[in-house]
Amino acid sequence: MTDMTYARYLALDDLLAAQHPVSDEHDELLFIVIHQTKELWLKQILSELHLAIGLVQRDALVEAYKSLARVSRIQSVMTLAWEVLATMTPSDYSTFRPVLGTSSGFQSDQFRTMEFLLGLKQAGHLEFQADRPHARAAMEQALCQPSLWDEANRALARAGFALPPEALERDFSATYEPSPQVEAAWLEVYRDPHRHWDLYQLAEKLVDIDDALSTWRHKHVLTVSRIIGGKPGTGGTSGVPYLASTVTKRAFPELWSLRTSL
Ligand code: HEM
Ligand SMILES: N[C@@H](CC(=O)c1ccccc1NC=O)C(=O)O
Repeated sequence: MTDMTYARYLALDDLLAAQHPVSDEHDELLFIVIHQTKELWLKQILSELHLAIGLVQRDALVEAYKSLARVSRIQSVMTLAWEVLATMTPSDYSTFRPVLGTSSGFQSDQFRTMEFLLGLKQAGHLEFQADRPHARAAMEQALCQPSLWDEANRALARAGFALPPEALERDFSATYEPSPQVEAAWLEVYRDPHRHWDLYQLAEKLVDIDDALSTWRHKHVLTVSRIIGGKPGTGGTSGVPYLASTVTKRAFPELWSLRTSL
């Protein structure tokens, strides 16, 4: 048996051989490293979300907190990464932007899978994975299974709260529609946290994740505006106006709307 070494354990030769700038521009390496790092963090986030969904399903809420707290901390690190990218000026970026063609973060299957697992379902995003069957299969699985929000609502129902049947059994691949009854049930939890402490803590962990995702989206649009101004995106959207429209998306909408009534 060969002795384990640092480089073998971390598969460093594979990892460090996977950066292939297409241009000779100095900043292209940074662009690749930032995106690869983000995909690694997304891989970890997906692993935590799968674990947390299973735990919530089994009413092991306290055990789920650890994974959920880890997700929001990883999101904070991803948000901080914008600081590094913002050192790239518009002229630096425009030297190699043409090599990107029509590729875009819009096509990130792990980002969409994260959205799906949280509860932001949009089947249309599967189409970008036509050439990657394994990625498409994982996305499709996440699209069709109950999301973290679906499972949180089911746990709430098992704890005795009255939830409409359509909030518990639905076509999980369809876009989630916020429900006044779901909001009313979580409002009860928030009005008397000490009686429903575990559900209350779960809800606040979910708000942390929604908050961090929106903060990440905000820094994305700000950085994009700083780097490409009003140019359209390589992925075919309007660019900044499109990204700005995503900042108000919420995976757990009722946890935000109920706050008006507290
Ligand atoms: C120079 C840097 C960047 C620019 C100019 C930029 C620009 C854009 C634009 C314009 C879009 C909209 C889709 C399109 O038309 O292309 C987009 C989407 C996206 N980008 Fe970036 N981006 C940059 C860096 C990043 C980085 C570093 C990440 C991840 C860490 C990222 C992740 C994403 C994701 C996940 C989407 C899809 C967002 C959604 O639809 O909600 N981007 N980007
Ligand atoms: N959408 C970006 C291009 C871009 O950012 C990108 C291209 C390839 C791989 C990752 C990317 N990052 C996020 O959108 C642009 O319009 O310049």
